[in-house]
Amino acid sequence: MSNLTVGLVGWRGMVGSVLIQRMQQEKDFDGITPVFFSTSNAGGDAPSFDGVQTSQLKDAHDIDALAACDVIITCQGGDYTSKVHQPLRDSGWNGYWIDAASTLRMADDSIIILDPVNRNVIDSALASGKKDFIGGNCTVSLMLMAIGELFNKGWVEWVSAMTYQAASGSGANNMRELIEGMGVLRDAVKDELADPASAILDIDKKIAQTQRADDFPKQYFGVPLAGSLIPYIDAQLENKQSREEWKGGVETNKILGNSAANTIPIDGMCVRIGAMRCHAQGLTIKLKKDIPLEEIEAALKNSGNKWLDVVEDDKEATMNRLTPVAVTGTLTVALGRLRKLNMGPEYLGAFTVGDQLLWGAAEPLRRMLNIIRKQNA
Ligand SMILES: NC(=O)C1=CN([C@@H]2O[C@H](COP(=O)(O)OP(=O)(O)OC[C@H]3O[C@@H](n4cnc5c(N)ncnc54)[C@H](OP(=O)(O)O)[C@@H]3O)[C@@H](O)[C@H]2O)C=CC1
Ligand SMILES: N[C@@H](CC(=O)OP(=O)(O)O)C(=O)O
Repeated sequence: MSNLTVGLVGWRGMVGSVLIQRMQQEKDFDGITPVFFSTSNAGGDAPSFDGVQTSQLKDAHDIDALAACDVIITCQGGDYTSKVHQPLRDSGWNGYWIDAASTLRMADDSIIILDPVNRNVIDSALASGKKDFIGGNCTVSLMLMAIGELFNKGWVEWVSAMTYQAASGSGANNMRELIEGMGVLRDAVKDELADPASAILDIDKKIAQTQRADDFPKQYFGVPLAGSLIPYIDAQLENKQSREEWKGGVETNKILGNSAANTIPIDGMCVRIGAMRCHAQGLTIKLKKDIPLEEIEAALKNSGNKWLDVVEDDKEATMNRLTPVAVTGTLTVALGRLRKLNMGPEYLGAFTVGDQLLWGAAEPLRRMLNIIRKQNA
């Protein structure tokens, strides 16, 4: 098998569009035969660009059409996966399923993919005939792209992650709502802002009134995000963790291939903030022993992770390189504020920022396709 037929589902959504952009940039379409699917416009025109011929969109619910693909990459979301994956497998299809949605992540037969961190887990899964490869939760993938080497060294006893998650994690409409809200706030006090003599407490009062007004944009987030934050992401679980917080523990351990006996406790609070597409995380890392900071920094810098920017713990460097504005739209994962905390020499503080649509969603998928391609070459 040299020229794989690759079905693309969800390619026009937000994650899918980033995926297609990255595939074009990296010339991933050379040497594959792409087949574009749609849940809403079967028969319409599929996208065409350099090296990809015009074609018609196929129906993303047509099991026979899907089964004609060697590989399917879907960014269509969990509902689609729930509807289609099992019937497709039941039809006898034995191709590779690469998925951005969380639905299958914790299934026994699936592997969570983040190859710069768990290439060994992926390779042994391929060798044992596994076929379902699922992208991890964005927060988890970005945390591991930052501090994966500390886990690989076996230095980590537990991690607490306090997150600052961008609007994009909730979807395109939520990003629009955030910007809309920012505009509404600005417009509400534009006269006062233009007058340097106006009282800041009057501006503040008007802003709070505007945020609390019934017509403030909050259709998608449920409550105002602009000028505020939301300390809850995803569903509430019975143990009072949010589902996003639960994923931090279970997915990290699965990605690392840790057995139940070697599970590393990971927990924290996941918080939505008004950033566009970069998730940030403040980490407290309990080390198994006192490892000198210089040794930790050297290990991170020499880990072979070419996307990791280890930012020196210096105010200017931090402000210039360790923010969503600095990182957004790039594959760089910035890691800084590395210092031993006052709790003791085994307690390491760190702060990390990464683009949740790139390493957090699209990038592991296209890299998995290339791993499969090379294996089948
Ligand atoms: N957002 C994120 O940060 C992350 C998302 N994921 C996963 O990826 C899935 C997809 O997320 P996301 O890309 O945000 O979802 P989108 O809502 O942007 O896209 C999903 C699908 O919606 C349909 N759609 C309907 N209207 C439009 C429109 N106006 N523009 C584009 N597409 C439209 C498209 O299907 P069609 O062309 O068939 O009509 C598209 O493939 C999520 O459900 C999640 O499982 C994973 C990690 C991170
Ligand atoms: N829940 C993430 C985005 C996401 O889609 O996560 P998952 O792929 O685990 O459902 C966020 O809101 O930032």
